[in-house]
Amino acid sequence: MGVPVVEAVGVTKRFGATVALREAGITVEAGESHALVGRNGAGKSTLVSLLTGLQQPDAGSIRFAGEPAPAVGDTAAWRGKVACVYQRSTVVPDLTVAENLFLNRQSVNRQSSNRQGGSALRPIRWRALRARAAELLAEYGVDVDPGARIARLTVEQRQFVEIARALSFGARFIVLDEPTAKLDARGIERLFAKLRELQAQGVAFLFISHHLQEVYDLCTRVTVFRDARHILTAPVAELGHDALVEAMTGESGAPAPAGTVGMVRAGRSDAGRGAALLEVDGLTLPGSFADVSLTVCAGEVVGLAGATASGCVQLGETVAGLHRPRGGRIAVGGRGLRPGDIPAALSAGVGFVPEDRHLQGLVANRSVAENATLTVTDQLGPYGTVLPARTRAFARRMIDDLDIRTPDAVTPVAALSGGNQQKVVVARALATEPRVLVAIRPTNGVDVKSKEFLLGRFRRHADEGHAALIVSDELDDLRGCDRVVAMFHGRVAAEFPAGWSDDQVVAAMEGLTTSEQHETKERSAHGGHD
Ligand SMILES: Nc1ncnc2c1ncn2[C@@H]1O[C@H](COP(=O)(O)OP(=O)(O)OP(=O)(O)O)[C@@H](O)[C@H]1O
Repeated sequence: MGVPVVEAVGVTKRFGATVALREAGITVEAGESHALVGRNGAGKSTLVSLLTGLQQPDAGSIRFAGEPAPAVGDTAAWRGKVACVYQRSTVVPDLTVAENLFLNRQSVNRQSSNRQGGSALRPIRWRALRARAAELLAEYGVDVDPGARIARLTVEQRQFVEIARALSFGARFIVLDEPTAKLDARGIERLFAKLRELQAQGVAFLFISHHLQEVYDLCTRVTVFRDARHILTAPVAELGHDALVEAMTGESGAPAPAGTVGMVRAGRSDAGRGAALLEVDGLTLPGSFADVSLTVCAGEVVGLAGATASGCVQLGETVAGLHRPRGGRIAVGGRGLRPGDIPAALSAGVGFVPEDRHLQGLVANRSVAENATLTVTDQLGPYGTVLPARTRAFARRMIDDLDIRTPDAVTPVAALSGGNQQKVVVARALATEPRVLVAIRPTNGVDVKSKEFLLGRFRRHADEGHAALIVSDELDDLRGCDRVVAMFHGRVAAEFPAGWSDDQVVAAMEGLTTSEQHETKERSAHGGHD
């Protein structure tokens, strides 16, 4: 192998009393897709912040192609070495693709697009800018209109624009931090195809994901971090799933592999179901879904599956009062719910885990305790007061209950790792002991072990006599459900009792089957799964 594109050696990083990285390191070769995995809080994002020049290590060294890393703050120099595509956009949503591609490059007349420069006073020539953007996108095979506003692009298109932007600055090393979190199955396929193509051209990737199957599908080598330390680096082909999970957790006896085909749950029989706690009847939200009906009973965990355009996320949000439907009815515990009213949904007993914890979930500079108890302030003191001691005690119970890794209850949530922030959002939704929990992609960013834990927690919630609706396109989230309702293009496409196979649910999410077809299949394959 030649000189690595990036090499971090003996890197240590502390945040106050927390040691986020302890003499850790990684080496990525040209044209390699290198996975970085580890449990929530293992130090992955911290390494990324050091490799992208956002923060400086307390000790250790970072080199790019054998050269020492640029000084922290020399943005232009870092841009030529590395870029990171985050789950959240780093491009400006109100600007066009072309404007974003050339942001901070004042002139497009210059020969080299790799350097920032030119006179700041030189007027921007829009037509030239758009033409140059079209050229650049074509160079990297990105099929996006340069005149389109970023806000109108899909997550996938936005990521392609960010990758093209990074490459145009000369970077040949790109960090992808959970890039598939907001993509559906087809989006992931297209992203991986593009990454493989770029990899063949010598571009190297550091790929961070909690979906271990993706690591096997895309990457050549994998590095495992645990508790701030480097544990191992190995070719993925030489490390089986159990060994990988064992390295991540430090425990032998790994959980069942994610993506296990045919894994089934016994399922709750109709006879064992309690009263209907959530009833959705003929619900319509123009542009998202139409005439959707479904019921979730006490004691049940129901999965609502669908790809990005299926409307399933909007349906969950409508139940939680985020959208006002045009027609139909929602009832909780037999009582009609006032549409489009978040406080009304909350007081009727709907607990909600939103899709985006950053936008809808957390107050970043407030403590874990304050965030986790936002929904239950009425229980924290007399006459509308909030007693800090009671807040902390309540929060401590939730921290234990959901296994949230935090130094203490008063730590700001911004100081928690992404997966642990997600657990705070779930804790907050469960704090009210809601009759109906609506959770949208609730295991987003959560590590394999914690995923099992959260899903088990939802089951316990149902077992305590409540109902849960899990909105997700991830089969791992759906496997433990009593029933799965699949949506396609705004309508219910099929419903599956426990015992479904991955292929059936995936086909229904892709619009390849209808309920009738499914029932026919069920009849012909009667007894095949139970
Ligand atoms: N700005 C910060 N202030 C204080 N502590 C921090 C800060 N950033 C990270 N930490 C701590 O450093 C440790 C490592 O966090 P990091 O975000 O790197 O984990 P991670 O492996 O990326 O986790 P996840 O999979 O949940 O995203 C955690 O204990 C976290 O709480």
